[in-house]
Amino acid sequence: MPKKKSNKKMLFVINPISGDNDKISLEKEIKALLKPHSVDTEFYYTTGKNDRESISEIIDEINPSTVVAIGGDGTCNLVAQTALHTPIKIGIVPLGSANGMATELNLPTDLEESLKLILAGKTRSIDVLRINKEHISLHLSDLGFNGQLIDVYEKGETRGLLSYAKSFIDNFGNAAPAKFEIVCNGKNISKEAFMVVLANASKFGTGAVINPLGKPDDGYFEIVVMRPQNFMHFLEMLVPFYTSKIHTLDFVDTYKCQRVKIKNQKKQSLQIDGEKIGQPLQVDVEILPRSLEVIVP
Ligand SMILES: Nc1ncnc2c1ncn2[C@@H]1O[C@H](COP(=O)(O)OP(=O)(O)OP(=O)(O)O)[C@@H](O)[C@H]1O
Repeated sequence: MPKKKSNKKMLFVINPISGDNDKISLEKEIKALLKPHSVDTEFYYTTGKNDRESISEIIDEINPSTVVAIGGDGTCNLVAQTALHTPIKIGIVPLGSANGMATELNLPTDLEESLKLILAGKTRSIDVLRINKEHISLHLSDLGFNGQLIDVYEKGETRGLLSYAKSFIDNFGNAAPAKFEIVCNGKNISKEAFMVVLANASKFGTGAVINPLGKPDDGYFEIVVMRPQNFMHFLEMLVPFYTSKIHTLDFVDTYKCQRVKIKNQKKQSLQIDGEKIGQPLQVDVEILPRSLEVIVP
């Protein structure tokens, strides 16, 4: 029989390898900062294998009111899988490489500030994307060039934004557009594109706004079809990325949807919230409106 839920029982899920930062003393620091608040704490360190099952087992056993993801977007996604459609509050301490979801939600990066916010416990119910029935996406996922980059980045020996930027420069020359057949809101769209973004959110962790129309709690997501055709187009994107105008460019198409089917004629790399998934020939996406409670400022 599950134990009664306590308001102050928190499970901290720590990814020891995320970002480029040392987390050795983190557990001690968290315990010290939370001591005056009499919070019951439990810690789980991810291994990269069967973490979802292990976290779900701990949740069943201790019934926490809050589960805190300490890591990057992959760790947030992992924790979200265990709390979808439940009243469990998700806290985020952004200690990943890009921290896209934390940037989207304006979360602090400092541990003490993060814990203050988590103790305050104010939540926002956000939408989540269900992809091919087996994955979820909270932030930004895509098919095409970025997925290829993440492939290369994950095979590298270092993490962090600098390593990602290096993968971009090394692979940019090999980027080629592919044909995508998209069915969005019952409409058929056929495009040659460099990448197709499935966007629940608006911006990458770097602050570059890929989807100015995006709000993670509006009951919709956007498909952003990027069709730059030459090097000048890439240069033309730089300023609009940082002035929230990317959707106004002729070679960027944005569609607001609740359900989408994408078929690629050639295999394209799919990445979900920064994690490489594979090269599916078809991607089905649907929105799960307001299915996750995330702690926000
Ligand atoms: N102990 C571990 N050893 C190796 N890999 C791990 C371990 N724990 C988690 N992982 C892997 O870490 C990845 C998730 O990392 P996460 O996204 O949180 O950080 P990041 O990639 O540095 O940040 P961001 O996604 O914000 O760029 C997953 O692929 C997961 O399998």
